[in-house]
Parts: sequence; C-alpha cells; structure tokens
Amino acid sequence: MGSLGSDPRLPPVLDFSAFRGSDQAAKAEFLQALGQACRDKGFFQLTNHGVAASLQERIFAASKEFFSLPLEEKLKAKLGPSTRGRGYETIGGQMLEPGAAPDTKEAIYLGQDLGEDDARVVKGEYGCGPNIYPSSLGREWHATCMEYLEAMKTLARDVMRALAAALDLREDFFDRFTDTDPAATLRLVHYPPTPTTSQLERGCGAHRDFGCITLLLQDAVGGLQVQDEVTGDWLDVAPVPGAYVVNLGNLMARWTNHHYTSNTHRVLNHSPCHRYSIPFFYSGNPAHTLETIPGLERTPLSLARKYGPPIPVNPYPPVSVADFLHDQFVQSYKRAEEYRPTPPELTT
Ligand SMILES: O=C(O)CCC(=O)C(=O)O
Ligand SMILES: [Fe+2]
Repeated sequence: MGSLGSDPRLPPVLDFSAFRGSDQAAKAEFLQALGQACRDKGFFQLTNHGVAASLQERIFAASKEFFSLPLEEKLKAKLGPSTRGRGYETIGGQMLEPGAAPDTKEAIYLGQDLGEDDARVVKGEYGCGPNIYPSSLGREWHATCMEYLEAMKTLARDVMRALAAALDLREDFFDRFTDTDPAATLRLVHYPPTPTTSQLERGCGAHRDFGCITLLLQDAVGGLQVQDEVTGDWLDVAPVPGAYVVNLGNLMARWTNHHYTSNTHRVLNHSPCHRYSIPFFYSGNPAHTLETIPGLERTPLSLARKYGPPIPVNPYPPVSVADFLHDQFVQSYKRAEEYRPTPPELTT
C-alpha cells in the first residue's frame, strides 16, 4: 500500500481488499492511509475493488461505440434544459475552469433509467429522468451501461463505508443517505488529441467535483492532473491498469466541515491518442438536507492555520443535496455558453 513512485504528494494507491477482508491489522492500516489521503489530498487510487476487468472492457467498448457515431446521431441525444441532466454534451459544451477556454471533451451522462411516469420524474427531481441515447445503439448498449452503473453503486456504497470508518464514525453512517435512490451518474467522456500550444486550452478545465465521491476509470493514455495545494504544482495521476481514481467532491468537504478535502484537478490530452475516461458521480439521495456531521463542527486545525483566527465553527447552513449539485452543474454549462474568445490583438 502507498504511493506509486517516489513523490509523496501523489494520490496513494490503496488495496480495497484490506477493507473488505478479515485481517483487522490490514484493515486498520488501510483506514489510516485512507483517512490521511482524504484529509490531505481528497484523492486516492483503489485496486482490488471487485469490479470485473471484463465489465470495464465492455463499458470502454460501449463508450467508443457511442463516440464513433456521426455527430448528427449524437446530437439526437443532446443534453439540454429539458433532459434533466442526461444526454450528450458537445466538444466545448462545458467550461469547468473560469478564465480558461471551454473544455475540449465530449461526454454523455447516464443514470438510472426512470420512466416518464416515475413519481420523481413527474415531480422534476434533480438528476431523475429517462436516459436518452441514439436509438441506433440498441438495448444491449444501454444494458451494458446499466450493468456498469449498478457495479459502481455497489462499490461507491462500500467506499462511503470506508470513508465513514476513517472518520471514526460507524461504518453504516452514510447508509441512510445512499440507500434510497442516491444521485448516481455515469459519464462517458472522450478527449480527442489536442496537441495545441494555447495556454488556455483544457481537455477538462481545473475544477473540484461537485458531489460526494467520484469513481473514475481512466484508460492508459494519461493526462489527468491533480494540483498540489501547497505548491500549486500540477501532478500527473499516472493510470494504474484497472484501478479507480477516487476523489472527494465539494459536497463531502462541506458535509465534513473540511475534515475531508476536495481537490482541484484537470485533464490535458497532449498525447497523439484519443483518451477515454468514465467518471461515476455519487452523492446520496438528492432530497436529503445535509448538515455538518456531528462531531466535526470545529474546523480542522490545518484549515484554521490556513485562514487564521477566528476559527470558524460550523460555518455552513444546511443545504439540500439537489440544490447544492444543481447550482454548480448549471454554472459550468452557462459559462461555456457565454464564452467569447478574446479577439487576437490587432497589429499595426
Ligand atoms: O476524465 C478525467 O480523467 C477526469 C474527469 C473529471 O474530472 C470530471 O468529469 O469531473
Ligand atoms: Fe472532476
């Protein structure tokens, strides 16, 4: 267990079988390393997570099948105000980093496939809707995505249990937030090669994730970078075959009153290859109202040192999961819509 390579600033690679197994010493060591990674970096990689390599191969194949469709086909499933957070986002459709250029990635969002007559869809609940995807892909394509989504939900629930234990909470502390209809979104992402010299171009602009946890499967191309909070350096998160990059989002940071941190990351695909990644975003039931977890009201000393006295105590009012996620999501798309490139300087 530990970091790959010698740089201790990199997210550690942790073996999840130590948490699920019966060796108590190995479990304690895992939880110690996990807690430290969540406090200091908000990032780690997870191996031996139990998700079959064959399922990972099938979801990557499904992703490539989707992105290789003609643009007109993909546009039939376009993400829009009426699609409830589902559907296809074009290259440049989102801008995660204010001040940079819109992201040079394309993506499709999928979630649990709810019918139009489902009560949550009728009520217009955040993130609840039927999936939309080009009909040329067929039911088998969709079935693979749903099988993978279920595997992610199972893993995410267990990761949340480990996160609770590493905070010295009961392992089942998060279960009531995650067991009923958790916000669980799969995103297939494609980064074409962008061997550009523009300083502002990003595959995925610098951002912190919005929700609780993200389980990211990346291919072997590389390009994901996490920012070291102390020095501001960008560190490459080297792909570990089959592993999940797990990162904590803003909702988790707020819920834990920053005892756990969310961290800034981005993607630059300067390789000559197409890059595919599959993040899974998990946040608990959208209808829940989150308050700072009892026992974590006092801001951690590390933050108090950063911001100086007075040390804020429980600075956050309660917030609903749906509102918290929705605002950040909408802003990132609005930014891209409003983007106007700076005209090249006129030379005389
Ligand atoms: O594609 C990646 O490796 C990261 C994507 C990401 O950060 C996101 O979708 O939030
Ligand atoms: Fe992210």
